[in-house]
Amino acid sequence: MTILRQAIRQQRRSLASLAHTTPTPRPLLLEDYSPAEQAKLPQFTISRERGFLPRQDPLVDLPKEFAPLDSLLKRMTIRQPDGTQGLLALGQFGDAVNAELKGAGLAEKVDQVIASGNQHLMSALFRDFCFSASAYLLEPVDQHFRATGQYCSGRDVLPAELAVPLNRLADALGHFPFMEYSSSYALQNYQRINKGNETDPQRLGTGWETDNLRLIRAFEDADGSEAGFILVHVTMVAHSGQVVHYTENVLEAANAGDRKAFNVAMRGLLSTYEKINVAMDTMWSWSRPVDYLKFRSFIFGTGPEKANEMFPHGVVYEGVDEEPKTFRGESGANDTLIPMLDNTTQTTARLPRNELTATLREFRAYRPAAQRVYLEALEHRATEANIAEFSKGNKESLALFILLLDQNREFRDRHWRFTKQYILRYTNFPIATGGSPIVKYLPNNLRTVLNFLDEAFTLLPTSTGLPDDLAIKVDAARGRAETQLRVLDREVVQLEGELVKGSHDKRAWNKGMVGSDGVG
Ligand code: HEM
Repeated sequence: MTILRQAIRQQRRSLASLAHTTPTPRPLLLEDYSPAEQAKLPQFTISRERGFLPRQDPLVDLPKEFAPLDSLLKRMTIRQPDGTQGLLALGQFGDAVNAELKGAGLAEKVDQVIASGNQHLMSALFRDFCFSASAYLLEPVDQHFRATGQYCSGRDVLPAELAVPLNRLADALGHFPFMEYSSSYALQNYQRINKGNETDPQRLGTGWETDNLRLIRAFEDADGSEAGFILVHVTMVAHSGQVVHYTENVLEAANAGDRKAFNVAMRGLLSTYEKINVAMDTMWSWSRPVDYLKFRSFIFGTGPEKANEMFPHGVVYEGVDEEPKTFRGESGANDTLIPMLDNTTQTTARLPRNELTATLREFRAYRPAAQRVYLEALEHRATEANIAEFSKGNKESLALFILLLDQNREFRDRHWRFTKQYILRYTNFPIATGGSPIVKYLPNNLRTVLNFLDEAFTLLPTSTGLPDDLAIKVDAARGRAETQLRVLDREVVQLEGELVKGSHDKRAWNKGMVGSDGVG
């Protein structure tokens, strides 16, 4: 068992045993281990420096034993670097897997890597088997979508050449055996071109601008909108070390009743989320809305069970299990920046008790183990420290708390605009890649934040007495939540109506097709 797995088990046990006592312990971070131990830890071990990014930049080149896999992944992208069409464009990827991976002995080679404990390579292999599995299962869906503008069923058997090594790596790393946001599609899939001087502390943490990043694997085009879509996420998550750092300081200061330190930490957290939102806004230029559906087919999941008609009977992992498996697809919903903010500001506790919130909870399982444990502990720790109540004890603290809620609003509001412009404008397929009901899930959460913000503002009727910089921001944010709530409710009614109108597509789907308005 790896050191981190032991630590996670230990931490889970102590979280459970401390359910009725306080305080919940802080989960261990990378820096709590000695350098010798760190080398054996999973890539996704959280630190104050790199936050939720892997502790090393992902491995780009696989060793030559994995050349057959590497070759397939390089040849598969729809648009090849030389302008020709790749295997996925021609609908030849599935056949190529069956022809080229048989007898390549990849499962045995993967076993050797796992036995060596080389975390860097195991993580790269997991990414690459995930890409191959999704390409294999979803190739027919994408082919059909390109031809008709409608989705169809995917392949429901994953051949042993992919299923067995993928499953073994997933077990060794503590992931589901399916493409995930952190461990494969986004955070394990970038190269930093100029890393600066990594031994100079002043230069650590540089080089995360989107134009300094390149993609390692892609489905559609490693240089176009797919790259922009992924790399903007990476640029945003590059701020997560600061999120962890300031969140820890916020908790520590609240527990110690140290108002001055609390306000300093809350300011740090606020300015970090402001930077994250600024980076998010660059999505519009890095990834064109009109291109999104050209790669989206491949990031769908095989679940949720029964609700995802692309895989009505799940997928059998040949050589692993005869029982079909289902997994939610790749989604930013598995990113940890917003759940961190939800937990720190105790917004999670305000989500309504309904199926949509149950989905949000389920999403929290689809991330590396260290992030699962950290998020769960944070929810307890912020409640025990009662960050919301502590913030009410001082006008500046309250203003900072409100402005953090406003950053959450800004993120979710922009995100809702993304969803309308990149997805709903082009398709009425009712579930998102993560498997949530698309016009219900995101508004459920945005509405909760808007209501909380609206309510919090009643405690701060004027900005008088606040430092000027905070007063300006508070005044700008005041009233915005109420207006956005009205607009959101109107939009949701309209969009739900449009989905009902499009329900003839649902009948088509029963024959093997789903609705879309014809983008291909
Ligand atoms: C073109 C850009 C984007 C589109 C079209 C998009 C689409 C979506 C959709 C449809 C969902 C619903 C969940 C599901 O997949 O079932 C979702 C959830 C989510 N996405 Fe994105 N996303 C985009 C960019 C981003 C970025 C840049 C981030 C940054 C980390 C992000 C983070 C999230 C989060 C945190 C959720 C869960 C939201 C919540 O709990 O309220 N997304 N996304």
